[in-house]
Amino acid sequence: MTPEERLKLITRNTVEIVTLEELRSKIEAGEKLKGYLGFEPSGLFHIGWLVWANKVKDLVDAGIEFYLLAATWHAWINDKLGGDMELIRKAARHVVDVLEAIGVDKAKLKVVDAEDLVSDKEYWAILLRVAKNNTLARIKRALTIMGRRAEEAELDFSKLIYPAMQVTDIFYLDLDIALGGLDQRKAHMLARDTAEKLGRKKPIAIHTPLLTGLQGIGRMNPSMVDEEQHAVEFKMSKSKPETAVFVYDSPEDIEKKILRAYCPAREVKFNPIMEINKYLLFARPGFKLVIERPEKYGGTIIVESYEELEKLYIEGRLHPLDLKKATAKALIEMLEPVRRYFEQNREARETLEELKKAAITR
Ligand SMILES: Nc1ncnc2c1ncn2[C@@H]1O[C@H](COP(=O)(O)OP(=O)(O)OP(=O)(O)O)[C@@H](O)[C@H]1O
Ligand SMILES: N[C@@H](Cc1ccc(O)cc1)C(=O)O
Repeated sequence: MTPEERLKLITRNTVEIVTLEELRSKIEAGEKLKGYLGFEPSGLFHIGWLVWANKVKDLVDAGIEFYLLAATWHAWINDKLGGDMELIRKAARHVVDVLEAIGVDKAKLKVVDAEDLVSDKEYWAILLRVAKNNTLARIKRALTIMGRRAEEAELDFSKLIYPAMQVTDIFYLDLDIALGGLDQRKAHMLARDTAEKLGRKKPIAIHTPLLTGLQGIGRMNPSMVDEEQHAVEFKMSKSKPETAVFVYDSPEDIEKKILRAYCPAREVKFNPIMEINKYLLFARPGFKLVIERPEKYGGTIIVESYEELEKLYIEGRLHPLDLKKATAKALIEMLEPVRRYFEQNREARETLEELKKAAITR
């Protein structure tokens, strides 16, 4: 791959790179780069997570040495899975299974557990230096990276340590690239600013878009919803299963969920069905959306690009129900390999069943 091709692969389907110039210069200089993504292993894998999972695949394919951090202690701080560490570890293994199911080369992923980091005393020395160089106000503002508002740390001091841990993870692993959804920006900016103060490597942040939950934004006016409110209240989230399509949902469930989803006519902003098309379906080169309609409603059409779909929808030339039916069909097809993977892998299936049970009983 030429440097230009690598850069194209790394940057496609992202919403923000901080900064592109830094990335370009490292790629052009042929530097060996280390990247990571951290996730809270806390349950089932929804299609919002596929947005970053596809990016992990791109980065691995572009030759980035890639770390996947199972943020087990972070999930524990964030009250996930009732604080049951055994289950949290299982949830971490499950994420690796899904990545394998979508075609990420497992041999090229370096999976690390937060446990491995915190058991080294050097980790805590870095954490104290991070804390020493930041104000309480800045740390509080960063709490949205764990899907919480600042007030939520009032009764639980460990929550205030979380943002400093996330920054410490980046320094401890000595990373060049930090990948995450857009809601992780505050952690990455904190890491970049703190890196300057501590004379450490300043990570390049790569952000992927956040998929809105199936419930949409209700009666809110889309232009009144800011990024932060979207990240905390409206994004698809495994803590709110009714907002999510899970990657191993049956075709019937996928169809039912999509048909029930929020999908206002002519509106594309925060419309989860349009976003599924933009961030997942059309994100794959060569994808075409086949919309089957009776002749009296305009007949079958084949949409070749997301831009074309958006134009049709905004102009009212595509009815939400037709869009939903076509999207459900395409999504069912896209997720077929994942369903097959779980059918064929007993161990992966058993872990999944256990997590499903835990999700229901908690
Ligand atoms: N709806 C979404 N669309 C795209 N990316 C997402 C979405 N939700 C979370 N992410 C990304 O997934 C990674 C892990 O996030 P996180 O563990 O907070 O997921 P979550 O589903 O919101 O979980 P929880 O419901 O437990 O808070 C982060 O990089 C985050 O930006
Ligand atoms: N804050 C991330 C999880 C995470 C934890 C630690 C990290 O180093 C990175 C990411 C989330 O909620 O999804």
